[in-house]
Amino acid sequence: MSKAAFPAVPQRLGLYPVVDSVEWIERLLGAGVRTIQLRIKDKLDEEVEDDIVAAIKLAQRYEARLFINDYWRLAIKYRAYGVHLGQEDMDVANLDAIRDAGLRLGLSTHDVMEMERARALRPSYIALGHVFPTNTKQMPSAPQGLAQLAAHIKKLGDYPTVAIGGISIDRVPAVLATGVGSVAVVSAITHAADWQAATGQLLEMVGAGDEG
Ligand SMILES: Cc1ncc(COP(=O)(O)OP(=O)(O)O)c(N)n1
Ligand SMILES: Cc1nc(C(=O)O)sc1CCOP(=O)(O)O
Ligand SMILES: [Mg+2]
Repeated sequence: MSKAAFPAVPQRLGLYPVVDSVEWIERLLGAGVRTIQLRIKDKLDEEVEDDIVAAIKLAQRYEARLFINDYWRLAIKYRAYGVHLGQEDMDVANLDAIRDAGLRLGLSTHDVMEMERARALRPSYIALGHVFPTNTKQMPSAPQGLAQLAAHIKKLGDYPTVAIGGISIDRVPAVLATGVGSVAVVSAITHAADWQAATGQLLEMVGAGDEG
Protein backbone atom coordinates (compact mmCIF):
# COMPACT_ATOMS: atom_id res chain seq x y z
CA MET A 1 0.00 0.00 0.00
CA SER A 2 1.17 3.53 -0.79
CA LYS A 3 2.66 5.41 2.15
CA ALA A 4 1.51 8.96 1.72
CA ALA A 5 -1.04 11.40 0.44
CA PHE A 6 -1.15 12.70 -3.11
CA PRO A 7 -1.03 16.40 -4.05
CA ALA A 8 -4.23 18.34 -3.46
CA VAL A 9 -6.71 19.40 -6.12
CA PRO A 10 -9.35 22.13 -5.75
CA GLN A 11 -12.17 20.89 -3.57
CA ARG A 12 -14.54 21.54 -6.47
CA LEU A 13 -13.09 20.31 -9.76
CA GLY A 14 -16.20 21.45 -11.64
CA LEU A 15 -17.25 20.06 -15.00
CA TYR A 16 -15.02 17.10 -15.85
CA PRO A 17 -15.39 15.75 -19.40
CA VAL A 18 -13.84 12.33 -20.03
CA VAL A 19 -12.82 12.05 -23.70
CA ASP A 20 -10.94 9.71 -25.99
CA SER A 21 -8.99 12.00 -28.31
CA VAL A 22 -6.71 15.02 -28.49
CA GLU A 23 -9.30 16.64 -30.78
CA TRP A 24 -11.88 16.57 -28.00
CA ILE A 25 -9.33 17.90 -25.51
CA GLU A 26 -8.56 20.85 -27.79
CA ARG A 27 -12.23 21.63 -28.46
CA LEU A 28 -13.26 21.48 -24.83
CA LEU A 29 -10.33 23.48 -23.45
CA GLY A 30 -11.14 26.10 -26.07
CA ALA A 31 -14.74 26.08 -24.81
CA GLY A 32 -13.66 26.87 -21.23
CA VAL A 33 -13.35 23.43 -19.62
CA ARG A 34 -10.55 23.36 -17.01
CA THR A 35 -10.73 19.79 -15.68
CA ILE A 36 -10.56 17.02 -18.25
CA GLN A 37 -9.48 13.40 -18.72
CA LEU A 38 -7.91 11.61 -21.67
CA ARG A 39 -9.37 8.10 -21.64
CA ILE A 40 -8.04 5.94 -24.45
CA LYS A 41 -8.70 2.25 -23.89
CA ASP A 42 -6.76 -0.89 -24.68
CA LYS A 43 -3.75 0.40 -26.60
CA LEU A 44 -0.06 -0.12 -26.06
CA ASP A 45 1.91 2.69 -24.43
CA GLU A 46 3.74 3.39 -27.69
CA GLU A 47 0.42 3.73 -29.53
CA VAL A 48 -0.86 6.46 -27.20
CA GLU A 49 2.39 8.26 -26.36
CA ASP A 50 2.07 11.00 -29.01
CA ASP A 51 -1.53 11.70 -28.04
CA ILE A 52 -0.62 11.95 -24.37
CA VAL A 53 2.23 14.37 -25.13
CA ALA A 54 -0.08 16.51 -27.28
CA ALA A 55 -2.85 16.51 -24.68
CA ILE A 56 -0.44 17.53 -21.90
CA LYS A 57 0.91 20.40 -24.02
CA LEU A 58 -2.62 21.63 -24.68
CA ALA A 59 -3.53 21.45 -21.00
CA GLN A 60 -0.41 23.42 -20.11
CA ARG A 61 -1.29 26.07 -22.68
CA TYR A 62 -4.79 26.45 -21.23
CA GLU A 63 -3.61 26.04 -17.61
CA ALA A 64 -6.07 23.18 -17.29
CA ARG A 65 -6.09 20.09 -15.10
CA LEU A 66 -5.55 17.07 -17.35
CA PHE A 67 -5.87 13.59 -15.87
CA ILE A 68 -4.53 10.65 -17.87
CA ASN A 69 -6.59 7.49 -17.50
CA ASP A 70 -4.67 4.21 -17.13
CA TYR A 71 -1.30 5.19 -18.72
CA TRP A 72 0.36 6.24 -15.48
CA ARG A 73 3.94 5.65 -16.68
CA LEU A 74 3.46 8.05 -19.59
CA ALA A 75 1.70 10.52 -17.33
CA ILE A 76 4.77 10.53 -15.08
CA LYS A 77 7.20 10.65 -18.01
CA TYR A 78 5.55 13.74 -19.49
CA ARG A 79 4.45 15.33 -16.20
CA ALA A 80 0.70 15.37 -16.56
CA TYR A 81 -1.33 17.19 -13.93
CA GLY A 82 -2.72 13.88 -12.73
CA VAL A 83 -3.62 10.23 -13.27
CA HIS A 84 -6.99 8.50 -12.94
CA LEU A 85 -6.98 4.84 -11.94
CA GLY A 86 -9.60 2.16 -11.31
CA GLN A 87 -9.77 -0.43 -8.53
CA GLU A 88 -7.88 -3.08 -10.49
CA ASP A 89 -5.20 -0.56 -11.50
CA MET A 90 -4.50 0.17 -7.83
CA ASP A 91 -3.03 -3.31 -7.41
CA VAL A 92 -0.59 -3.03 -10.30
CA ALA A 93 0.28 0.66 -10.68
CA ASN A 94 3.22 2.09 -8.78
CA LEU A 95 1.34 4.56 -6.62
CA ASP A 96 4.50 5.67 -4.83
CA ALA A 97 6.07 6.59 -8.17
CA ILE A 98 2.98 8.64 -9.09
CA ARG A 99 3.08 10.43 -5.76
CA ASP A 100 6.87 10.94 -5.78
CA ALA A 101 6.61 12.52 -9.25
CA GLY A 102 4.12 15.03 -7.81
CA LEU A 103 1.13 13.91 -9.88
CA ARG A 104 -2.39 14.10 -8.52
CA LEU A 105 -4.30 10.83 -8.29
CA GLY A 106 -8.01 10.19 -8.82
CA LEU A 107 -9.50 6.80 -7.94
CA SER A 108 -12.72 5.13 -9.11
CA THR A 109 -15.12 3.63 -6.58
CA HIS A 110 -18.46 1.85 -6.97
CA ASP A 111 -19.59 0.94 -3.46
CA VAL A 112 -18.79 1.54 0.20
CA MET A 113 -16.01 -1.03 0.31
CA GLU A 114 -14.23 0.45 -2.71
CA MET A 115 -14.72 3.93 -1.33
CA GLU A 116 -13.05 3.02 1.95
CA ARG A 117 -10.25 1.21 0.13
CA ALA A 118 -9.63 4.29 -2.00
CA ARG A 119 -9.85 6.66 0.94
CA ALA A 120 -7.14 4.72 2.77
CA LEU A 121 -4.74 5.58 -0.06
CA ARG A 122 -5.50 9.29 0.36
CA PRO A 123 -5.83 10.12 -3.35
CA SER A 124 -6.35 13.68 -4.62
CA TYR A 125 -10.01 12.94 -5.38
CA ILE A 126 -12.45 10.06 -5.14
CA ALA A 127 -14.78 9.31 -8.07
CA LEU A 128 -18.17 7.79 -7.23
CA GLY A 129 -20.02 5.86 -9.91
CA HIS A 130 -21.87 4.90 -11.72
CA VAL A 131 -24.68 7.09 -10.45
CA PHE A 132 -27.17 6.21 -13.21
CA PRO A 133 -27.24 3.49 -15.90
CA THR A 134 -24.71 4.22 -18.63
CA ASN A 135 -24.26 2.97 -22.18
CA THR A 136 -20.69 4.22 -22.39
CA LYS A 137 -19.09 1.40 -20.43
CA GLN A 138 -20.15 -2.08 -19.38
CA MET A 139 -20.44 -1.94 -15.61
CA PRO A 140 -20.29 -5.10 -13.47
CA SER A 141 -22.08 -3.33 -10.60
CA ALA A 142 -25.54 -1.75 -10.32
CA PRO A 143 -26.00 2.03 -10.49
CA GLN A 144 -25.49 3.59 -7.06
CA GLY A 145 -28.29 6.14 -7.39
CA LEU A 146 -28.55 9.59 -5.88
CA ALA A 147 -29.25 8.53 -2.29
CA GLN A 148 -26.12 6.40 -2.12
CA LEU A 149 -24.11 9.17 -3.79
CA ALA A 150 -25.36 11.65 -1.20
CA ALA A 151 -24.46 9.24 1.62
CA HIS A 152 -20.90 8.86 0.28
CA ILE A 153 -20.47 12.62 -0.08
CA LYS A 154 -21.67 13.14 3.49
CA LYS A 155 -19.22 10.55 4.77
CA LEU A 156 -16.33 12.06 2.82
CA GLY A 157 -16.90 15.55 4.24
CA ASP A 158 -14.83 18.10 2.32
CA TYR A 159 -12.78 15.49 0.43
CA PRO A 160 -12.75 16.35 -3.32
CA THR A 161 -15.33 14.13 -5.02
CA VAL A 162 -16.42 13.42 -8.60
CA ALA A 163 -19.74 11.88 -9.68
CA ILE A 164 -19.78 9.85 -12.90
CA GLY A 165 -22.07 7.59 -14.89
CA GLY A 166 -25.20 8.36 -16.86
CA ILE A 167 -25.21 12.03 -15.94
CA SER A 168 -27.25 13.88 -18.55
CA ILE A 169 -27.84 17.64 -18.45
CA ASP A 170 -31.30 17.25 -16.95
CA ARG A 171 -29.88 15.12 -14.11
CA VAL A 172 -27.16 17.62 -13.17
CA PRO A 173 -29.19 19.67 -10.64
CA ALA A 174 -30.03 16.56 -8.60
CA VAL A 175 -26.41 15.39 -8.75
CA LEU A 176 -25.14 18.79 -7.58
CA ALA A 177 -27.68 18.79 -4.76
CA THR A 178 -25.73 15.91 -3.17
CA GLY A 179 -22.84 18.34 -2.59
CA VAL A 180 -20.45 16.60 -5.01
CA GLY A 181 -17.60 18.83 -6.16
CA SER A 182 -17.37 17.69 -9.75
CA VAL A 183 -19.51 16.11 -12.46
CA ALA A 184 -17.76 13.81 -14.96
CA VAL A 185 -19.49 13.17 -18.26
CA VAL A 186 -18.81 11.36 -21.50
CA SER A 187 -21.93 11.09 -23.64
CA ALA A 188 -23.63 14.26 -22.34
CA ILE A 189 -21.00 16.09 -24.39
CA THR A 190 -19.62 13.70 -26.99
CA HIS A 191 -23.04 12.41 -28.08
CA ALA A 192 -24.82 15.75 -27.83
CA ALA A 193 -26.46 17.04 -30.99
CA ASP A 194 -24.64 20.33 -30.32
CA TRP A 195 -21.58 19.72 -28.15
CA GLN A 196 -20.78 23.42 -27.82
CA ALA A 197 -24.24 24.23 -26.50
CA ALA A 198 -24.13 21.22 -24.16
CA THR A 199 -20.69 22.18 -22.84
CA GLY A 200 -21.77 25.79 -22.31
CA GLN A 201 -24.86 24.68 -20.43
CA LEU A 202 -22.89 22.23 -18.29
CA LEU A 203 -20.22 24.83 -17.47
CA GLU A 204 -22.96 27.23 -16.46
CA MET A 205 -24.48 24.64 -14.13
CA VAL A 206 -21.39 22.96 -12.70
CA GLY A 207 -18.65 25.59 -13.11
CA ALA A 208 -15.12 25.04 -14.35
CA GLY A 209 -13.72 24.29 -10.88
CA ASP A 210 -12.53 26.35 -7.91
CA GLU A 211 -9.67 27.87 -9.87
CA GLY A 212 -11.44 27.84 -13.22
C1 LIG B 1 -13.70 10.56 -13.25
C2 LIG B 1 -13.66 9.11 -13.56
N1 LIG B 1 -14.30 8.25 -12.76
C3 LIG B 1 -14.27 6.93 -13.03
C4 LIG B 1 -13.61 6.46 -14.14
C5 LIG B 1 -13.52 5.00 -14.43
O1 LIG B 1 -12.16 4.61 -14.33
P1 LIG B 1 -11.74 3.07 -14.35
O2 LIG B 1 -12.46 2.39 -13.25
O3 LIG B 1 -10.27 3.03 -14.36
O4 LIG B 1 -12.31 2.53 -15.71
P2 LIG B 1 -11.87 2.98 -17.17
O5 LIG B 1 -12.26 4.41 -17.35
O6 LIG B 1 -10.40 2.82 -17.28
O7 LIG B 1 -12.64 2.09 -18.08
C6 LIG B 1 -12.96 7.39 -14.96
N2 LIG B 1 -12.29 7.02 -16.06
N3 LIG B 1 -13.00 8.71 -14.65
C1 LIG C 1 -15.83 5.65 -17.83
C2 LIG C 1 -16.87 5.46 -16.80
N1 LIG C 1 -16.55 5.04 -15.53
C3 LIG C 1 -17.64 4.91 -14.77
C4 LIG C 1 -17.61 4.45 -13.39
O1 LIG C 1 -18.66 4.39 -12.74
O2 LIG C 1 -16.51 4.14 -12.93
S1 LIG C 1 -19.08 5.29 -15.57
C5 LIG C 1 -18.22 5.65 -16.98
C6 LIG C 1 -18.87 6.11 -18.23
C7 LIG C 1 -19.54 7.44 -18.09
O3 LIG C 1 -20.06 7.80 -19.31
P1 LIG C 1 -21.44 8.56 -19.47
O4 LIG C 1 -21.26 9.91 -18.90
O5 LIG C 1 -21.65 8.59 -20.96
O6 LIG C 1 -22.49 7.75 -18.79
MG1 LIG D 1 -8.88 3.12 -15.88
